[in-house]
Amino acid sequence: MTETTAATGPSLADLEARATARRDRPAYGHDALITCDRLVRVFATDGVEVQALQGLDLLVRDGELMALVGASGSGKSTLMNILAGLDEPTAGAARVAGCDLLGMGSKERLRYRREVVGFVWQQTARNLLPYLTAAQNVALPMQLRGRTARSKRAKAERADRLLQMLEVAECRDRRPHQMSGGQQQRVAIAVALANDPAVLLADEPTGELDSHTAERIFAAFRTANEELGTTIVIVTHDQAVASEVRRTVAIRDGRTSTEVLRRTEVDESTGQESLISREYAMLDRAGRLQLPAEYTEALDMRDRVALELEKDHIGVWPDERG
Ligand SMILES: Nc1ncnc2c1ncn2[C@@H]1O[C@H](COP(=O)(O)OP(=O)(O)OP(=O)(O)O)[C@@H](O)[C@H]1O
Repeated sequence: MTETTAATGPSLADLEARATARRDRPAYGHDALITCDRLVRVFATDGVEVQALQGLDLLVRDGELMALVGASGSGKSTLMNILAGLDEPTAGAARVAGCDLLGMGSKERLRYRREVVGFVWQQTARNLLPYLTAAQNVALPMQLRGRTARSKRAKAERADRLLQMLEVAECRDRRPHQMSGGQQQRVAIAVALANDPAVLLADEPTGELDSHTAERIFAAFRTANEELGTTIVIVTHDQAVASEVRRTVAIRDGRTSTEVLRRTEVDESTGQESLISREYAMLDRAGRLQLPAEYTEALDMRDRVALELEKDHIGVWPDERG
């Protein structure tokens, strides 16, 4: 790295200009639908503290369909429970569709859960009421919402349309025990979409299903995303599901660590489509970057590295003095 010495400090005018630029800079995540800003969640049980989230940053744009992956205990469910409005972070900020998840009162929280987010859980039984038919299960959130102009008939029609869109129209008058696990999950997606939420959250929605059924559930999420424009975040262990989406974010030790983006490229000469996927490391706002362990271990990098700024990249070198 080049060594520099500061001969003269910045002038007062420079400092003022810098302060103005900082003040006028848009806030972190100002144009995102979901913003998690240094989220921390600490659980304390029997005097032992567990830091489930350790300053997690995540931005999700309107209309995205993305997957969250990570080892068991990395903090995925903790994050989903916060985004679902079921739990509160210990510190940090979380906003979804303009709602501040930290400052909500109980009434606001209830409205948030009914109107702004929809969720689908892994356990099929948790998603549906056993004594209601599929159509009644889908109509229920609309009835609970109350104060809308939708008539009873309009609600029933919307329920039918959603069941049709998710290819479970034949289950309309069946109760959950008369449906397969896959059908139950597709009805659950219809229930979650009933009030046209801005965001649909799904925690391991295919966890209890075989791979063929899981594929169909995933197709149902894609339909919801494409036809209704709903932003969807799916937590999954299923590599097949994770590789179907354009963006997969990995969580490690309560923080977002890497991200894989996929795009389709068309070869101009042959017209053949190919899927290009690339893995990125997260760079936080303080400029911190986590290098993959396999990279640092391969070059025996520890404690300290040397950096070099090049025209189009930054070089990272082992500390030769070390
Ligand atoms: N209510 C709780 N009380 C105490 N500790 C908790 C609680 N909920 C989660 N934890 C702990 O927080 C950490 C993160 O848990 P979390 O359930 O978010 O992980 P996960 O990534 O969803 O795991 P899995 O894939 O196994 O569901 C774990 O160490 C877990 O034991």
